[in-house]
Amino acid sequence: MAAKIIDGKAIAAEVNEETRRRVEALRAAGRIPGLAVVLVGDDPASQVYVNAKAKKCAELGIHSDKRVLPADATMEQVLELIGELNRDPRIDGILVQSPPPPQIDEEKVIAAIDPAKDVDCFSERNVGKLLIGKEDGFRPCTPWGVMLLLEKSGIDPAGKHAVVIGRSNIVGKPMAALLMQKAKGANATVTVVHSGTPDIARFTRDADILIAAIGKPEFVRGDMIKPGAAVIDVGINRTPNPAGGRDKLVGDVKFDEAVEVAGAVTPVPGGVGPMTIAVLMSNAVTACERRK
Ligand SMILES: NC(=O)C1=CN([C@@H]2O[C@H](COP(=O)(O)OP(=O)(O)OC[C@H]3O[C@@H](n4cnc5c(N)ncnc54)[C@H](OP(=O)(O)O)[C@@H]3O)[C@@H](O)[C@H]2O)C=CC1
Ligand SMILES: Nc1nc(=O)c2c([nH]1)NC[C@@H]1CN(c3ccc(C(=O)N[C@@H](CCC(=O)O)C(=O)O)cc3)C=[N+]21
Repeated sequence: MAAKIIDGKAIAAEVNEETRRRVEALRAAGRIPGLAVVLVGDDPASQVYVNAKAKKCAELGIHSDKRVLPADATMEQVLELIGELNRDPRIDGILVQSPPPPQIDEEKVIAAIDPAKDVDCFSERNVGKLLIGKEDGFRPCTPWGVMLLLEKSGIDPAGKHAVVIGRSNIVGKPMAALLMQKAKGANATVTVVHSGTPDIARFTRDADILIAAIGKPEFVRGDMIKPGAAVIDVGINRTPNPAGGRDKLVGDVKFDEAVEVAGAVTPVPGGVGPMTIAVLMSNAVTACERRK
């Protein structure tokens, strides 16, 4: 029995279509939503994401402003740029690609972003709102993208046991917060496991919904999955292509094995990745709508 493969690209296209309509309405009223993406350094993987975001902006009619600072940029330079973007009326959303080089204090940079422009939902204020369940902040891009994948695949977390592997501020923690929310489309019982958890499989085998966000290629094997479970693979790991050429992308889940056991599974690429960008675009438009 093979699992249903959740098509993240198709679901992201639906979300993007809705976003495109919202952009049209804003443009008809003389407003153009604008997103600034800040990249410090020249990490090739980060460049790929940043370019993908700029391309999607262009497709949807969002003004995009890509700002690249050298790998040896100082904190002063980064904060100066953030200040400029905070004041720029053409810019509704600001994203600083993570992780920055070591001399850059990411926490301080995030704190400098105007919370009304924090479309990543990384700032203390917006993370706080998320935890409280207030909806006037922003939706964390990757975790909200996962919630949409579940909803649009007909998987209701209510009353289910959801297990999140990983506790990062970007993915694991906000993911757990959303799944446990007392709200329609959520209301799961949530377990979070991480590098301090002995015998992770003991928990994952009981998961009706399993979210893998650890950054370890093919960490989740078939025997760690409950038969029929929904398995969402957030991981993006680049591995050298044995045939040469472009690096291969693999997730945190061993896909071939998961497909045999799970009820539904997301592929990498074409799963969570496109949803992250779709939610980011939607957040940028939301920021613009609020500023009207
Ligand atoms: N598809 C998408 O849109 C996105 C994909 N990603 C991908 O998702 C993955 C996770 O990203 P991110 O959360 O930022 O990564 P981080 O490295 O920030 O966090 C990884 C988490 O996994 C835990 N962990 C690491 N190794 C193990 C292990 N062997 N067993 C149990 N837990 C472990 C860590 O534990 P501890 O806290 O103890 O260190 C940490 O909590 C990466 O592959 C990343 O590229 C990320 C963002 C968006
Ligand atoms: N401030 C900040 N915000 C982020 O949202 C953020 C970040 N920093 N740093 C890095 C992670 C990672 N991330 C991805 C986005 C899209 C894909 C994506 O579209 N992936 C495609 C494949 C892309 C490819 O081929 O390389 C897919 O999975 O189908 C992946 C990963 C956002 N992140």
